[in-house]
Amino acid sequence: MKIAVVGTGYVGLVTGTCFAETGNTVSCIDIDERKVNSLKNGKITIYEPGLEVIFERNLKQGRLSFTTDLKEGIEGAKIIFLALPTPPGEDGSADLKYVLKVADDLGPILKDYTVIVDKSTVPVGTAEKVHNAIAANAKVDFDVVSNPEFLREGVAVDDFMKPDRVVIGTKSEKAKKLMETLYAPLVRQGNPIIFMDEKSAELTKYAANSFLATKITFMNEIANMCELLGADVDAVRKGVGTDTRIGKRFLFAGIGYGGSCFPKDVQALAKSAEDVNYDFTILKSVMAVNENQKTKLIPKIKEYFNGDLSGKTIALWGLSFKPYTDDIREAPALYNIDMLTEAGATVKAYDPEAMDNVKNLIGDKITFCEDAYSCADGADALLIATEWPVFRTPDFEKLSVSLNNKVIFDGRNLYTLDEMKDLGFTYISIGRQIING
Ligand SMILES: NC(=O)c1ccc[n+]([C@@H]2O[C@H](COP(=O)([O-])OP(=O)(O)OC[C@H]3O[C@@H](n4cnc5c(N)ncnc54)[C@H](O)[C@@H]3O)[C@@H](O)[C@H]2O)c1
Ligand SMILES: O=c1ccn([C@@H]2O[C@H](COP(=O)(O)OP(=O)(O)O[C@H]3O[C@H](CO)[C@@H](O)[C@H](O)[C@H]3O)[C@@H](O)[C@H]2O)c(=O)[nH]1
Repeated sequence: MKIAVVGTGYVGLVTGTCFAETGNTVSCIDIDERKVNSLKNGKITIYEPGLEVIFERNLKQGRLSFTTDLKEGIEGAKIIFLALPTPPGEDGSADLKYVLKVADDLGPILKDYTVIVDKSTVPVGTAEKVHNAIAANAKVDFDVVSNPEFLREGVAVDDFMKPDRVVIGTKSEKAKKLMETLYAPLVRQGNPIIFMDEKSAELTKYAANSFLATKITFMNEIANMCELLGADVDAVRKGVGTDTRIGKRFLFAGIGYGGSCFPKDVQALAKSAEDVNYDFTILKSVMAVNENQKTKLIPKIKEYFNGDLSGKTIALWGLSFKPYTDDIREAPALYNIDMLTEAGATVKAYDPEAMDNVKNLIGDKITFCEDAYSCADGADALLIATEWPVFRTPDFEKLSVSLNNKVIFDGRNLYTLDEMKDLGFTYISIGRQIING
């Protein structure tokens, strides 16, 4: 089947590449000429494990193509995916200008019956708005379907190719059949396609992200209680996570959730609630707790240095919002950089993938290092913001020699308290006892 994907950012590129891999002909359209040229020339524009190899294969075999021309791109496509940005507007609601602009543009150029799919995360009622925008100028029959995307960055290919479930919101039998055919290779292993109406599908996406953000935040609050009561959040996590009603995943306490989705989607759902005069109290707390959690270690760093960070150098391990991605959108590391530099500290940082993105954003506000040890070299303390595997089992002897003080502030609880005690480090982590070296 020929399909088109409008928007070749994170979701668009993964969607297009994976559907090409299952044998479809996929045309990807983006207004960013630089991105399109790079992709046309075989140079992938995001770092995502496992994506490059299938991108190259499908590009070479002619199943994947890129263009900036919407009309050319959608020619012959039976299904058109909209994988466009929905950033927060000034009031926190999802800004639909990108989605509705493309909907406006599509109306006059549709030639045959087409299914238009909202893959972007969009508020309840958007499918109807997209429908109306297209209908204003369309001369052919079409359906608008909501098909939210649940992929996680860093494991996006697996999440896409082996989805826990596919949610499809439509009341049209014709659209349902086409979507079923397209997704058949991905749901063969028994993971279901769940059909529902458009509004419920749109809300499912916000409910899933907000629930996960709440789950993490709840554990961050438990961690804060652990610190006050002398308990250990990792033990508590194991204790509660083994209850299958709760589950083991997304219970890791740390310096807050970040990324391009949780912060903006929780905010957008809270705004949707406000719009219908519903007081969604939990979400407001989740946002407030996460805001504090991101820089939770800063007062502790200040306290260690008797309240004065001027002239101090802090080594920062990890810049991306989570491991296996170069994405720095809403990364807790960035908030820590701001607070440390405002307090007069110098920051040296190392990240396996995200340094270029941070350099482009903040220039020479901090120093970028070649590796984890040169980053620690001559620093007065180490702060860990992202749990990249390379930080999990460092050479502690080397680290002791590199750092001016044997002190680690760990925002991701990478090390056991026993090993830190044995090694003689001062170790301050999240929701656990402080080890004084
Ligand atoms: N990133 C994720 O992990 C993820 C996962 C699930 C859902 N989502 C949702 O998917 C949507 C897209 O997210 P993303 O991270 O891929 O965004 P992105 O910003 O990485 O990519 C969006 C792309 O759309 C392009 N674009 C903008 N206007 C256009 C137009 N008129 N025509 C063609 N292209 C246009 C931009 O140039 C950009 O390349 C958002 O709603 C997001 O919430 C994201
Ligand atoms: O136990 C945990 C799990 C995650 N996080 C943090 O939560 C954030 C988000 O992590 P994750 O969900 O793995 O990354 P995303 O790629 O942002 O994926 C989320 O957002 C996507 C965009 O909507 C959805 O498609 C995915 O299903 C949803 O998991 C990151 O900052 C993590 O560090 C924790 O602090 N503790």
